[in-house]
Amino acid sequence: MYPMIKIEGVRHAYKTPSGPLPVLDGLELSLNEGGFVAVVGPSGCGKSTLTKLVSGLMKPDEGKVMLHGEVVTGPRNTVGMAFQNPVMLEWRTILQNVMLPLEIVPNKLTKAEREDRARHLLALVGLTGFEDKRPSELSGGMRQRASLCRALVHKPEVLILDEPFGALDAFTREDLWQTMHKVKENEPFTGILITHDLREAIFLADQVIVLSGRPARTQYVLDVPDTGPRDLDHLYTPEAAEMLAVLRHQIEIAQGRASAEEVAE
Ligand SMILES: Nc1ncnc2c1ncn2[C@@H]1O[C@H](COP(=O)(O)OP(=O)(O)OP(=O)(O)O)[C@@H](O)[C@H]1O
Repeated sequence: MYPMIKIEGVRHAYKTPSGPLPVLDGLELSLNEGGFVAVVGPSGCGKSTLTKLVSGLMKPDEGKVMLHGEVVTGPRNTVGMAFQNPVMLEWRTILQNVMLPLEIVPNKLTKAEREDRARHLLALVGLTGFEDKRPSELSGGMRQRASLCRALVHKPEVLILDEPFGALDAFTREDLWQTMHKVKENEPFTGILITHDLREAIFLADQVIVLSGRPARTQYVLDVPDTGPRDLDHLYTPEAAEMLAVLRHQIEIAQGRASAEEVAE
């Protein structure tokens, strides 16, 4: 069986007026269906570029990006995306914003079925009663919940989350982490999460990939043990502290502030 996402030997440089800017240099990733990987690394190392390659918005100079064994050659509507600043259409209600992908991606649902699906997702993230509000009437955390629903409404094969909780306060962020677990239980997806938050990475993902500094390669892979349902208290266990320490060291290496030998000591 093919992995859901497979990235092999990907190299990419942006063309800039001052010459090529190498961004990815030997990226490897393999993720089975239902897996959830978090990608961390120094600022500007190429994390968002990776998401553009997976969604087919860009093609790599070298190497392959495959979904279910099929090489990605162009934009895919089987990928759902949510970003740090969700762009919502102010002239549409929250329900209408969530239904938007179903108007774009071909599907056989009737209008009533589309609406049911959107309402079901909004209920799952705790937004029942806000369906008819406009985006500006919602808090940042609520907009992010709605954006998650919009990213999932067409049942994408892959969900890409590019720092979706980065702009939220700590309490709202932790609330949303718990919502994410609930969503994944009810609406299974294969996910890539880009984040700067190591606690978020180990709380949500089952694998954390550390990218090196630019041009990025896969520097380190941490498997987060499956210990059953996770709650926030998990983040304060000795096992979590150890994982966070390992990841912090790896980030320091990626930033050029520690050597691999120092870490091995
Ligand atoms: N279209 C583009 N043309 C030229 N350079 C680009 C382009 N897009 C991104 N870059 C540059 O490529 C590098 C990697 O960008 P990318 O957005 O993938 O990094 P990132 O790891 O997601 O960054 P951050 O952690 O700050 O969000 C950066 O130096 C960025 O300035």
